[in-house]
Amino acid sequence: MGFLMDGLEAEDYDRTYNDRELLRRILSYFRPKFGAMLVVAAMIVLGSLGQAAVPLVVSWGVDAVQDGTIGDAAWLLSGALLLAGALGWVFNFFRQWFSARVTGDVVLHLREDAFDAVLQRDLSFYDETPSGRIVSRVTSDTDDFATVSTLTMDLVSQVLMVGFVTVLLFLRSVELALLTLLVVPVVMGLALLFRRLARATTRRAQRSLSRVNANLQETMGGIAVAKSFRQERQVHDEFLPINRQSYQVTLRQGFVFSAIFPVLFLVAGLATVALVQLGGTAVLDGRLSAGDWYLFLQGVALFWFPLTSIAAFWSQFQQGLSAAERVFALIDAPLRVVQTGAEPVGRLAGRIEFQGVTFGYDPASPVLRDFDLRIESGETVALVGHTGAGKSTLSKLITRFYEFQEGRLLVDGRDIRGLDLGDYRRQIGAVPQAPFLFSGTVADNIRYPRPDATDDEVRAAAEAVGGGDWIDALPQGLATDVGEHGRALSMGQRQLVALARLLVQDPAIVVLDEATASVDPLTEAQIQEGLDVVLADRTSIVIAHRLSTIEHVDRIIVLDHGRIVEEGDHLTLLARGGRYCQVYNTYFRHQSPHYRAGSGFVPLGSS
Ligand SMILES: Nc1ncnc2c1ncn2[C@@H]1O[C@H](COP(=O)(O)OP(=O)(O)OP(=O)(O)O)[C@@H](O)[C@H]1O
Repeated sequence: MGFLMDGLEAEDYDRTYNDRELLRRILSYFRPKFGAMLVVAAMIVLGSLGQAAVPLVVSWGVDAVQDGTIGDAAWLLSGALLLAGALGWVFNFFRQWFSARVTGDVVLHLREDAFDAVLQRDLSFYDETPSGRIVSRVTSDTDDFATVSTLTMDLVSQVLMVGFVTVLLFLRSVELALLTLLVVPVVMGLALLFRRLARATTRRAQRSLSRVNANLQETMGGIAVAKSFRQERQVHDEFLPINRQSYQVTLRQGFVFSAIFPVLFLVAGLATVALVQLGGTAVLDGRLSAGDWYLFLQGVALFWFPLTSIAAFWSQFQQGLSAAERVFALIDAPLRVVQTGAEPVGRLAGRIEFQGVTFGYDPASPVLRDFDLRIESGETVALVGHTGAGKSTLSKLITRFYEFQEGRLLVDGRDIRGLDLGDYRRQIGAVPQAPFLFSGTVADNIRYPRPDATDDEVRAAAEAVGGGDWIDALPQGLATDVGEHGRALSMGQRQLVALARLLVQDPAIVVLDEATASVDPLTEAQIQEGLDVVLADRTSIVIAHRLSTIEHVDRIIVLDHGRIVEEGDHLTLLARGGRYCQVYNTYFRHQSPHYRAGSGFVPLGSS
């Protein structure tokens, strides 16, 4: 059991809706389709009448044969049968057609809402939730929800049909009709019992599938790394238990679902036996006509099929409901980054102040405690420090990707929480270590922040970075296709595209995580020139990994365990021989053109 449940816990943002709330929510998606649903309802009523009419007409025929009055009526009855069957088919066709439209439209909107919700999430959400699980909610869960709507329409049609057949049976023999109905509570009781079980196993099956998706997604994302370290075996071994778990959970779900039908058919079979016995005796006694008896036996079949499928329907209905619940939980997941206002931002000067900021990814263990820092407008600041010191954390707070717990973060003297977030983010240019390029051409990617930028503006931005020589090295210049995630370009070229993209955006503040991957000296020089252009006249916070950067910035801030332990310019800090020197010796010294192994250590404690 332990293995079966591993990793199938709910996500943090999952919640349980009560049935009423869930229904209200689902109906809100169906309300705009009211007209089409009326057509479906009318078709359901007419179709069910048509279906119920067939055994009725046959029973008249049987009675007429028994009385010997069939004669010319045979043609009439055959015609009526044909008509009932044909009309039943036509009504059913329109019902299916319209209900497919309704379901399609509802799923379309639900999926759009889920996708919009995904786009709204804070970055913390993506850090915490494997992307495969999110994909699974937007795709397979919305599909499962679609089955609920199709099933609901089937259910309504079947309930109506049961209603018509019940009335018919009562009209023919109250005694036999009551006998038939006696079994209804037994079937319904079983169905309700089953409902609880089905919902739990279904939820587990959905979670296990999204676990498989998440694993696949991660494997695909990191396949190059896995291959280069020859870790295919390990990747395979990781996938096996997850896939097996999904198999086991689905098997268990299948077992639960398949258990219900034999039980229900057994109950139905017993009822039929009783009807054959009692009805047959009644016909022999002359209390019931042969036609009525036929109608009863047909009626039971017509009656039982919907009843058993209504019972089985609960399982799928539950599956759809828990899928809907999962999608709504995604849509309703509260944002962590919450603005207290939406003041228009305009062009920022770019002065940034952290005042007593406390922040922890887990609030119980803060990464920054009572943190103060002031960065002047137009200043270029390099953040350095050992891994885990808090450099990226600072940049995530400035970009407002994460919510801090205490203190204030001011931009141009204004509380960052009171600003219009969209406006603010337009003023921030964030460049990650490995710039992400979207499929399309180089020009498309440079134009990304401002789709209305003209070709000339795009070219000017590209040429401003590193003198533009890099464009000539691309096979089709700016029209070169970058491939998926920019794989057709070298790392250095991707960085140059990212810098040109930043120029098109023209932000007031740049937050740049320098690439650690080394590039050839020519590209390195082009990137350096590009940086000079891009960072000029903007406030820049650079998570520095290159010697040429730290040598030229206005101020270096040395971080350790979320605290500033030293600050100043490169030469002053080197001369001081303190914490900066440790960091320099570890990360930057070897980048010096004069570096030789074992040489060039800056002595510590010389101040
Ligand atoms: N998404 C996250 N969830 C939980 N903890 C995190 C998360 N990101 C970072 N941390 C933790 O916060 C601390 C600071 O991390 P941060 O990424 O800011 O360091 P850094 O100085 O940028 O390191 P590096 O140079 O390795 O990127 C570390 O202890 C890290 O483990």
